Amino acid sequence: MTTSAGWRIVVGNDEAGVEYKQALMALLEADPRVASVQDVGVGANDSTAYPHVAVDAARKVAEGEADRTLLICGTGLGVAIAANKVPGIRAVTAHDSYSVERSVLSNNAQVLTMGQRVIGLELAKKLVGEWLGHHFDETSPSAAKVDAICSYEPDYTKAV
Ligand SMILES: O=C(CO)[C@H](O)COP(=O)(O)O
Repeated sequence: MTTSAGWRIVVGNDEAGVEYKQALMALLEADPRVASVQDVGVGANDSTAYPHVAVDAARKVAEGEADRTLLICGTGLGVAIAANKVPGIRAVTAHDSYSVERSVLSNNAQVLTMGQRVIGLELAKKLVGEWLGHHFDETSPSAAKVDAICSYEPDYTKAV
């Protein structure tokens, strides 16, 4: 959940996502709805495998250091799979407006992933802008379903 100060966002990528991560990070840094942007890498010519970056970034959300994470790899798929290994994290790959919206409103996903080899940069920018405007409603009918997802976590305790 963002505070009035804005979203604290972590960005990360593998070598297939360097250009988009840089462009989207610049967009986030210029957005008044964003309080901070933390880059966990990787830079150009760094071949660190995507699971390490994705888990590193997702842990920052799970540990309360950030609100959301944006991850870029070739397809967006591997970073989502890896981020979902972090307890408490709901990571989705979304390349269209409706899925981005529902990833927040239905799934309360904290992690959005995209594929640099899949989506055009301008569309990715537009979707990231939309993503910042979506907030999960804890009183919505979707909340119980998200809680049902969480109930499969090993250390689950019901929130209310
Ligand atoms: O897209 C990726 C993982 O989903 C990654 O950027 C490339 O992975 P690879 O095809 O295994 O090299």
